[in-house]
Amino acid sequence: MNRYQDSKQSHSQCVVCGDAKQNPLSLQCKFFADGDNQVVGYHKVSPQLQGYNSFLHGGVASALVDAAMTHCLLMQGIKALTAEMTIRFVAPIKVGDAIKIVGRLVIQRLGMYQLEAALYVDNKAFVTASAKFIQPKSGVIG
Ligand SMILES: CCCCCCCC(=O)SCCNC(=O)CCNC(=O)[C@H](O)C(C)(C)COP(=O)(O)OP(=O)(O)OC[C@H]1O[C@@H](n2cnc3c(N)ncnc32)[C@H](O)[C@@H]1OP(=O)(O)O
Repeated sequence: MNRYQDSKQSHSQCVVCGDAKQNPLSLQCKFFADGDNQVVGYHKVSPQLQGYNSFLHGGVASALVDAAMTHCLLMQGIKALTAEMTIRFVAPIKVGDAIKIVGRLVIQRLGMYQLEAALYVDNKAFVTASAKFIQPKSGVIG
């Protein structure tokens, strides 16, 4: 078992990427390594994820980019918490859109990590985000 698979226990009931058996409400997103410092995932927007009629809820979009950045760290064996996130909603994502989710590690220094992520529809960035992750001092993450 590699360190990424090993980390799965820490978020087995995750609302974004958890197993359906462990969390029936999970979006069941899967993320894959794309080079050393990047992950990609895919998700088709279902009507259950609406905010305004026919648009993806911004909070769900935020959860998707947050999860991509978290997986980017988990792939490197790093368990850290989102400390700060800035998000830009460039254009509305619609129900039925197929989203490509990309997360990328930009800088790491002394237990602090700067990451970026984006949601793409038809190769255009509809949501972009940057975030700071921090490894907690104590082992709060299971
Ligand atoms: C994929 C499956 C899982 C998906 C999960 C997705 C990720 C998540 O949702 S995580 C959940 C949401 N995030 C949280 O709950 C985090 C809550 N916050 C915390 O636990 C803490 O504030 C934590 C761990 C971020 C920092 O606490 P702690 O380690 O005690 O750090 P602290 O001593 O306060 O500060 C350390 C340094 O970080 C800096 N720092 C602390 N918080 C922040 C912040 N929010 N922004 C910027 N810098 C910060 C401090 O200024 C300090 O810097 P310096 O060393 O230069 O003085």
